[in-house]
Amino acid sequence: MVVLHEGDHIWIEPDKPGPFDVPIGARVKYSASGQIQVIDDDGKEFWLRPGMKIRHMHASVVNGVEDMISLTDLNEGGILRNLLIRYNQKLIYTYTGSILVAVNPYQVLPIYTAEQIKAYRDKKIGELPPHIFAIGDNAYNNMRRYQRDQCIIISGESGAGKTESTKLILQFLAAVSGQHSWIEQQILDSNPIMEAFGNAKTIRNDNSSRFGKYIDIHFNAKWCIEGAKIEQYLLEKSRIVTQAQGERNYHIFYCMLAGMTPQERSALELGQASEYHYLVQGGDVCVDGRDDAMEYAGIKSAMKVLNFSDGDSLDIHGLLAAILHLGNVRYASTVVDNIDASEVVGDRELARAARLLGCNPVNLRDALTTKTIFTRGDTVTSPMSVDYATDVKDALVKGIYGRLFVWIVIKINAAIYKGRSAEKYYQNSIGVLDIFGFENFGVNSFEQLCINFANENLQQFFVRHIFKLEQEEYNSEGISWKHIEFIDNQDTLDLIAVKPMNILSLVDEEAKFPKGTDDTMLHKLHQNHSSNSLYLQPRAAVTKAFGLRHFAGDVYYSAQGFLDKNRDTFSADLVKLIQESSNKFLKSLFARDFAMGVETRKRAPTLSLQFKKSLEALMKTLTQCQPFFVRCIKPNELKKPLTFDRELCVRQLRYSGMMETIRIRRAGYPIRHQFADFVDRYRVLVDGIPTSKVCRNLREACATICKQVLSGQDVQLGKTKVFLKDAHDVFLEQERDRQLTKKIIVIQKRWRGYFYRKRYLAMRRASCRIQAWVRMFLARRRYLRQRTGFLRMQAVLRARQLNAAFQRSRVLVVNLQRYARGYLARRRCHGRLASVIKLQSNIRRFIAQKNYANLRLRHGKRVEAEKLKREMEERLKREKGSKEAKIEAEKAHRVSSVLLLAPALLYPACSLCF
Ligand SMILES: Nc1ncnc2c1ncn2[C@@H]1O[C@H](COP(=O)(O)OP(=O)(O)OP(=O)(O)O)[C@@H](O)[C@H]1O
Repeated sequence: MVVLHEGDHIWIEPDKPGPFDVPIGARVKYSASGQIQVIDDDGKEFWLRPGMKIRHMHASVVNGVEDMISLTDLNEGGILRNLLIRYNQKLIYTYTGSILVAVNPYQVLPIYTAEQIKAYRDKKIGELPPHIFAIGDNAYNNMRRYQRDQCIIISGESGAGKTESTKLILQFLAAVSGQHSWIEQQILDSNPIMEAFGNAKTIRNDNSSRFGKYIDIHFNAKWCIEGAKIEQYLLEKSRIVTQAQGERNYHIFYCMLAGMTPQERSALELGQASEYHYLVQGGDVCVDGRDDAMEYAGIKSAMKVLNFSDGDSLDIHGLLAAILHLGNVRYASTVVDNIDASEVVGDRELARAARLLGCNPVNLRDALTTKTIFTRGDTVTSPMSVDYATDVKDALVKGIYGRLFVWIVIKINAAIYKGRSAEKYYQNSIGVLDIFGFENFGVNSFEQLCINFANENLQQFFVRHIFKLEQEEYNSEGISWKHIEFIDNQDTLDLIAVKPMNILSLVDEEAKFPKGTDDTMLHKLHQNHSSNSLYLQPRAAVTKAFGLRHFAGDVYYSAQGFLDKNRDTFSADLVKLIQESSNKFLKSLFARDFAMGVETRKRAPTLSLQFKKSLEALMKTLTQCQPFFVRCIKPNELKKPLTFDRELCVRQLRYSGMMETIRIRRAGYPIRHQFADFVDRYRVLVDGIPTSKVCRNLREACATICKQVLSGQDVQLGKTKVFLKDAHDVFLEQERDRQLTKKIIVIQKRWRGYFYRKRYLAMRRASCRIQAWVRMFLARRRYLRQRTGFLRMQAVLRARQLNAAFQRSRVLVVNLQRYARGYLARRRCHGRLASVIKLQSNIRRFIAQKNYANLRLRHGKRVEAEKLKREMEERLKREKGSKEAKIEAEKAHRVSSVLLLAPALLYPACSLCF
């Protein structure tokens, strides 16, 4: 009998255990006189009844643990309760070793801030509370540490939070890569575009990814993001033409109609979302809490960032509008030559679609209502029934949208993928896989088979990585080990795609067979696999379906439309129609189809084969990487916060193999190192251990390290490797960090001493040199000043000497001038005397001549003589007067000239003399 007190925690076993019922935790609220009232984890209060199976809960798990490996109550109930307790405290992340379990909170939590990103940088798993950023950081650091590609596999049901987790990891990697460059922006912006074209509202998730994606982020030698590549898998095309109640078509249609301007809408002749058959089949065209117009603005700006030109955008919108118009094209049934036929009702939609597709409306109508058959060289055109015509129209629409989606991914890759060819371009990569979760609907079809096949592959990868390889390695390394049973889904994979006559190959074979129908396919499947326990026949023989026992539950697939979906072919009439189109963009989407020709197209690989191949390639890539696992758990189907559906969660935990995972992680040694690597990495922790190249006995060196650092701990040495638990790795790494930090500090001290000494000496040398230069400069300046002073002094002295000499010379010159003037004056006087003498001689000659004339007169005519004498006398008088005046003037002029010139002549002469 268990003795209980108030406040005790207990486990209560379920009364009538169903397949997903597990013990529930409870707290004793009241205990007196044998009556015990408890309140269970769901908040229900009740009295314990006799016969109820209860047991004590271990104290260490009462408040939940961060790493479920440390759970003492290791059972499904314990795991579930741990998640529940934490979920109620808004702690949505929990570890299982290095595997992260994330429970969708369905509410925005303040745990994804820039500070959080910073906090989780360079932290070992377990150092901080569990977080998706810790997984991103460990992948990043492992990539750097081991120089190996990493991958993060995010799995879970639809709506469990895979896409959100992917975005958070990308956000973290973009932040830690630390470049804040354009490429990071482009990678983050690829999300809204891909979500717009590939996500839709489903009953289970308002933003469900209807395709799988693997984003490979490339890092360069400096560990910064250098580019990325996106791989897409199997877009759900049926959604474009039909949606279940409560679901929508792809977001882009609603966003486009809500966000376009009236002019843009009228250019494409578009109206409101509620007017289009392809958009209203699910009921409501709006999603609570989603603003399609705002999303559209985001999509447009993201397209700009990713180099979509205005022309590209117009082309895309044109095709989307054409799809909507085609959806509104209606048929009426008619009979032509006694054959069921169809005719288009109302030409308006057809004409609009034809205009946007660049085809002739008549050709479009013919392609949508008649089919051409080639028989023995003849071409026969026959009408199609309404159902057939509707299928053809839907095939056209699905063909266009499917190819458009692939084109968009190629376009995004063109912007973000730089190619691996250039060696220096990228060093290693981290891939993030966000692939559709396991699906089991009311009616499942070909798409669900492919999706569940992909999930089986991922489960097998997980099982291989966590269980198979691990246990194989323990055996080969001779590790003492208790084998753990686990559910291996390899048999299901064999049934679906590996063994001869597997389901996919039979579906393929029937799709290629000209007379193959869904019924013949089903018959063959039943025939070949009815004895297989994993293959399920329908309960009623008339039901055209087959079932498979998947790791996550039994799923029945309806055979209807299986072959057509698998063929994924496009009728020759439609190919011809597009080939004749004037819409270049549309034609470019179908370029591969044109190149194939009719016969090759028939033999083209089926959708299942293509999908199988791309999955194989993905698995190969994943196998070459070091994987991290994130298991997303959906807590309820209502998309509500703080609501925990125990049964739903148990189912997810069980199918994901969480229980076995915890057991193997607890019992096993998930971390292993080659002896040489271990010695090189951790020899720093123990003195005297040489490097692996020099070390003679590596095993012994490893044993010494383990003994000294992890003494008494559960560590094992195999034949070539050391086997450790997650916690040991964390401890060793922390110790190594501590030791390295210590040693680094010594190196830093030495280095700084050396560096600063060197810098001091250099500074001293430099300062001496500066001093010398300054001193030289000052001395020079003083000297130059002194020299200038002396020169000035000399100049003044010389000036004074010259001045004195000049004064003396001046006196001399003045005297000389005086003498010269005297001389000249005297010479002038002499000149005047000479002219007077000349005048006198002239006068005397005249007088003599007069006397001679007088004498002649005395001898001649006396009277005439006398007259002549008078005239002569008078003339003489006149002449005398004028000549005297002239001579006087000439003399005066000469004297003045001499007086003026004399100083000018004498001064230079005197200067020269002195
Ligand atoms: N960490 C989270 N914080 C807040 N809300 C979240 C978180 N994770 C998921 N959600 C909510 O859950 C919804 C569904 O998540 P998400 O789309 O990531 O699921 P999924 O697993 O990718 O589904 P599908 O397989 O259908 O694509 C999101 O739209 C968001 O509202």
